[in-house]
Amino acid sequence: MSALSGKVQTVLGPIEPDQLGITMTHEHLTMTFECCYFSPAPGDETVSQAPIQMKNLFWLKQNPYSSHENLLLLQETNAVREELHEYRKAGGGTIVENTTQGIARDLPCLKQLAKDTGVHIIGGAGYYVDATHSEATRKMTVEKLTDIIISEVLHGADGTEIRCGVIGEIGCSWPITDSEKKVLQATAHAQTELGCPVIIHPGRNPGAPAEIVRLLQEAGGDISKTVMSHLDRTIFDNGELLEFAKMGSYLEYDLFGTEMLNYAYNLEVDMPSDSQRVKALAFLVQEGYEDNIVIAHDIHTKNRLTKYGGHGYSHILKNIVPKMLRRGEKGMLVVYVKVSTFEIGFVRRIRMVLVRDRSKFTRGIRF
Ligand SMILES: CCC(=O)NCCS(=O)(=O)O
Repeated sequence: MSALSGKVQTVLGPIEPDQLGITMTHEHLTMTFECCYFSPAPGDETVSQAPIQMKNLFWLKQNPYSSHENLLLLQETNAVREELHEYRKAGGGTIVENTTQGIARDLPCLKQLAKDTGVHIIGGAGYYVDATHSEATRKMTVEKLTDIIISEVLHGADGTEIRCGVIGEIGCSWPITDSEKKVLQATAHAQTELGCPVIIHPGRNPGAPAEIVRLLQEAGGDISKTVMSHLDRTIFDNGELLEFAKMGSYLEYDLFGTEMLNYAYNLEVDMPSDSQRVKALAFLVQEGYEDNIVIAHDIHTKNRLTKYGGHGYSHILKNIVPKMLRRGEKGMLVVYVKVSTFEIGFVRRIRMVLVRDRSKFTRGIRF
């Protein structure tokens, strides 16, 4: 049995699961999203190139991917540090930092942030979407990719001794490319060896999550320890959602705080509001999937930081959970953010539990 079995591996070393506290399962603290720059609409070129300023904040909220400056979260470590202090004050304990190879993962920065703030930070192994794969990565065999992912968890990543505690976010486009398929196979093989969790970024098509789960299953992956991210912008039909939920992965609604009229990467998508996200979760709970739900903000651009008028890393704790609790008082649903059992480096059951029977839980949010 691995020495890590039953522990969670943070950037400062292994800890016991009961030390985690409230955990956001999908955030970024330092990264670049330049891979996904989206040209501005005609007429918006000037605002797109302007520095971030008050009068442009609404435009940025609607067009976050059309400003180069906005994509450079890695320039905001001081602001992120302040936010992590706030996150602790708001009751937060841990952040799973999903930045993988291709979007400027910076484990030394994560280690320093963990030391400075006391927030437990878990780093992510593996590769983001094909558009960020190097030629060398594209040429690698599945075996080589597997070895690299395993090494990032067991020995350290990016030339450091800082170890990742989860595999992901593993990036997939739609349709899934050949290079991404190899990375998915390697992910499943590494998971089999390590017993750790996997976090997936699916392409923007309702069929993408199920296709990815099938590929992972064929390669021997453990779907019960796999998180499917970004469901809030991917599956909209309740019937399709239930079909996917039956496959057994964690169901992640991780874009809390993101509200926009036109979602640049897929104009067919109506990005939900936070209220609609809460309703989607209530539906999943009603259908018996409360143990599979995980939530987060997936902050990956500057405009979502409080420094730029954004919601920050404490939005769920400060605004979303109280809303759910208020709805609970009206006889609807009560929400608890609850952390229970973990396995090596993973959050086997970091979960947000929505329960109907309020009498079972009298102290509000608790662990
Ligand atoms: C790196 C952060 C990330 O991939 N976030 C998801 C953005 S979106 O696909 O939901 O637009």
